[in-house]
Amino acid sequence: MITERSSANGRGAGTTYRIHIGADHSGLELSRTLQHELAALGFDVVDHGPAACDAQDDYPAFCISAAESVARDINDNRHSLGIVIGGSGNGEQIAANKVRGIRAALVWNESTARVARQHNDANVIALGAREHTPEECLKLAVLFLQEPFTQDSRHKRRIAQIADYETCLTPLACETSRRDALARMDRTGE
Ligand SMILES: O=C[C@H](O)[C@H](O)[C@H](O)COP(=O)(O)O
Repeated sequence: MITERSSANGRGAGTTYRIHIGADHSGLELSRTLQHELAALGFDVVDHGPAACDAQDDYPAFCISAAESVARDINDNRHSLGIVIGGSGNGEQIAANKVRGIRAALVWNESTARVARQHNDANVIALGAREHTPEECLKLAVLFLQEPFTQDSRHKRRIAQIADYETCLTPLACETSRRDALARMDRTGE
């Protein structure tokens, strides 16, 4: 079973990760494969659709549903991450990033899978089912899910600036936040 302890993410121990997965028609087969494999690895997998393949379906609702559930879980202090899947992963990432509190990263190789957690503390990844084999995608997903955030202050500072902008929606607020963060670091030596 993959737990917080075994995933070594430093945010506690003994809690099974919940993984919310959403896709569209082009990602559905991969979504089903990942759901099966990740459940076998011990993750608590929640499917956000689609339920069946419809070549005319649209990715936003499925991806936003998955991302909203990740955000809700995180607000409830539940350990939760998300995977959104489409042909390229691009639109899916864009849709997920519209949800407040979500940091969705497009993952396309092993390095971007790891760094999405290390530097960005990403809570959702987007995968392009038309860009990789299912085996590659499983590897990328597991790398992401098991990688810890470094907790480095420079990364926390940048993530906080994004969160501030998300809350205030003004570049000025973002700049103010940056200055405040730098001043705070000067004071505390962080
Ligand atoms: O960014 C969007 C995704 O890659 C979609 O999965 C893709 O656009 C779907 O393409 P189509 O409707 O041609 O199957």
